[in-house]
Amino acid sequence: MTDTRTAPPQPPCIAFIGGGNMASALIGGLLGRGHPASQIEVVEPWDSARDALRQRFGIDAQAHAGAPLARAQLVVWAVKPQAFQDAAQATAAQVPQALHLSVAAGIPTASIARWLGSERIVRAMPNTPALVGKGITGLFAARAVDAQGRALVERVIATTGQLVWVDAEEQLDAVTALSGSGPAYVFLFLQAMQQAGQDMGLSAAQAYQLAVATFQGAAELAARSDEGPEVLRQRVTSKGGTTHAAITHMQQQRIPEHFIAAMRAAERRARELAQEFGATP
Ligand SMILES: NC(=O)c1ccc[n+]([C@@H]2O[C@H](COP(=O)([O-])OP(=O)(O)OC[C@H]3O[C@@H](n4cnc5c(N)ncnc54)[C@H](O)[C@@H]3O)[C@@H](O)[C@H]2O)c1
Ligand code: PRO
Repeated sequence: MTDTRTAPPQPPCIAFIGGGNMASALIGGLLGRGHPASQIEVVEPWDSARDALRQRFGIDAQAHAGAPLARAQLVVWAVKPQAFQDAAQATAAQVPQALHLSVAAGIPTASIARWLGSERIVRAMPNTPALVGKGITGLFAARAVDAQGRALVERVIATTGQLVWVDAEEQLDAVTALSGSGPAYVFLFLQAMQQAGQDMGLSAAQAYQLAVATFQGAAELAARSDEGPEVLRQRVTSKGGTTHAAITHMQQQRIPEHFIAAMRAAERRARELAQEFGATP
């Protein structure tokens, strides 16, 4: 009797160029969803970072781009913007057929296409809550990327949380300023709330627990509510009460306006990164 069973299709091989924070978040997400470690390649020049990948994920990263990359269907560029061009030039010849996914802030698809000699590029702007599966990523696909390519990228990114496609590449600078850098704004607020709590007589641990749970709870309430933040805020704000005192002070100090200006500075910096590290031939 002949065996008519066929082996299930092998998941695609995904190569990571750079094995730091963002690569680790994605690799952790992929492995957690059952993607086999044998279908992941990593290029990471630092010994200590390679050791960390081996210990954490059982993955043997390569120090240099080499022949094993040829089997990659997707190459994830997870290097700092300033390292991208050199990394691309060292790697391009090994991955002529692959789809490319860049998480580097600011570097435009036009520069990446020039460095790699391929137009099949998706840019992503993730954020660090990806490390705990609670990230959100903005995505932009160049015209040469087909539906199958988008679906592959979605499968990878969805392991780290939510995703949002944008239609215009410039919108990724706004995503960077909002959700890419956003966790840092939240951590700054957490520090300030913890400090205020301590100043008012709580222990550091108590104040931090109260602050973190308040962010978690308020964010969850906003996510589940049909009402917008203005209404949710009013519900907390009794007439003549404590919240009113705090919000009035913040408005008098023009904190919302300053906050918006700070985010515009992040957006400007994303554009500058494109000039500084993406403009070279
Ligand atoms: N950390 C964030 O919050 C965040 C959010 C969104 C996007 N990003 C983007 O993700 C990218 C990576 O950031 P990260 O926080 O993971 O940085 P990271 O420093 O943790 O990781 C980058 C890794 O790239 C390696 N590397 C350097 N040169 C290389 C080369 N030529 N070839 C291969 N690997 C090389 C480094 O050794 C390092 O381990 C950046 O471009 C950043 O803009 C970061
Ligand atoms: N971290 C990167 C930066 O600060 C990009 C968004 C978050 O440039």
